[in-house]
Amino acid sequence: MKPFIYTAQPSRVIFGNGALAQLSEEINAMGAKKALVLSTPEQRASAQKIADLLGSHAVGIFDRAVMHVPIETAREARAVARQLGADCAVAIGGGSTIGLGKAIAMESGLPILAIPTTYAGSEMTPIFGITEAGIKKTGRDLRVLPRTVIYDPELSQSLPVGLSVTSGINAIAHAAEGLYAVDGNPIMSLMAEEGIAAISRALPQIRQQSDQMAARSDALYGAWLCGTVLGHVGMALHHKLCHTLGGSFNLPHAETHTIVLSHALAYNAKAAPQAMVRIARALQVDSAPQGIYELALHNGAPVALKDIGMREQDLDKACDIALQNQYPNPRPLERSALRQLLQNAFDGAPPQA
Ligand SMILES: NC(=O)c1ccc[n+]([C@@H]2O[C@H](COP(=O)([O-])OP(=O)(O)OC[C@H]3O[C@@H](n4cnc5c(N)ncnc54)[C@H](O)[C@@H]3O)[C@@H](O)[C@H]2O)c1
Ligand SMILES: O=C(O)CCC(=O)CC(=O)O
Repeated sequence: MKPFIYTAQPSRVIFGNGALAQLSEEINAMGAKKALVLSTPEQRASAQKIADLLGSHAVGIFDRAVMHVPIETAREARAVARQLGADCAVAIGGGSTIGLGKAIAMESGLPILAIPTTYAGSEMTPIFGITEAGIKKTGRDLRVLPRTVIYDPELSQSLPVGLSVTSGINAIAHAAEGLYAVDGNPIMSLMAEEGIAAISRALPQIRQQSDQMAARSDALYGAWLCGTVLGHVGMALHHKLCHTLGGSFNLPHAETHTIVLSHALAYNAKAAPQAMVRIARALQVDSAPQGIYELALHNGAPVALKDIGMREQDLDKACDIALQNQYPNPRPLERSALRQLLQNAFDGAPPQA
């Protein structure tokens, strides 16, 4: 076995159907008494439910979370937290809402209790992202790692099927890149393989019947594992491409991950053969890149960047940006191969090694 370093990150996870009932107990355990509840506008009703559960321990609701945490929204939410004297943030929703909680925590150190309702995985990471003047900056800071996470599969039943599939593949992407991470370790690899297996078996069942609790539970369990991998080890080419396409071309987050992943894996396949074996084993297929492509295709997810708002004339620029400030990657980045990768992803072609 190769030498490795593993640093565990402190977060408390409560998992199970009906786990939300433990919310007040968990807020008490954090020593908090004045929670600011965060959500997107679309999930205002869920935020209200959280505030009702907390009773006098909720001091307000901020329901303006949006994707990629614009600095203006972060400033507004920070000001509301200060004015209300909040001593913790409760974020109910996906990566956008949890990201807003992180923006508050970064400045104030307020602890976050996260209640994830998608599979994006932000709740398990010390990664923050803030967008200022059209540029998204990300970084790692343990102050933003949610102190407590309540995973209640019942809350993900309302996640539309399309977003469930793309969000699930977004989670798989964390695990897949974790398997060839430059700072990977055997514990994260175990979690990565188990996470990919749990999500890939859940997605077809969710597509068939979106409120199937066993599948929702499997998917959320997989999201926890994959998010943990994202939080502990560095990501590579796939995440760099998605950050480029999302940050500079405003493409939707989960869909972009879904389309790019098979191509990024094909690019890295020869340089990371052990990772490919483990991804394929988890997916129960022969080829990891093809298996991811088919997981998306057979579950109704988009497979072409041209179908989610990318313009063909921007592919050269995307390639240039992706070559700047490179993330460590098993295979060195070669411009012509990367440009071809982007073309294949744009066209929706099957992945090519
Ligand atoms: N920092 C990190 O570690 C990290 C990790 C992953 C993603 N992210 C960030 O998170 C954002 C994307 O997060 P996301 O993909 O979870 O999407 P999201 O949080 O933007 O949610 C997408 C939409 O789905 C709605 N929604 C969420 N859960 C729902 C449910 N159960 N039922 C009905 N509607 C629901 C939301 O209100 C929103 O309208 C991006 O900005 C991405 O960069 C950060
Ligand atoms: O955009 C961020 O906040 C970082 C997200 C990240 O690295 C995971 C992802 O792209 O899904």
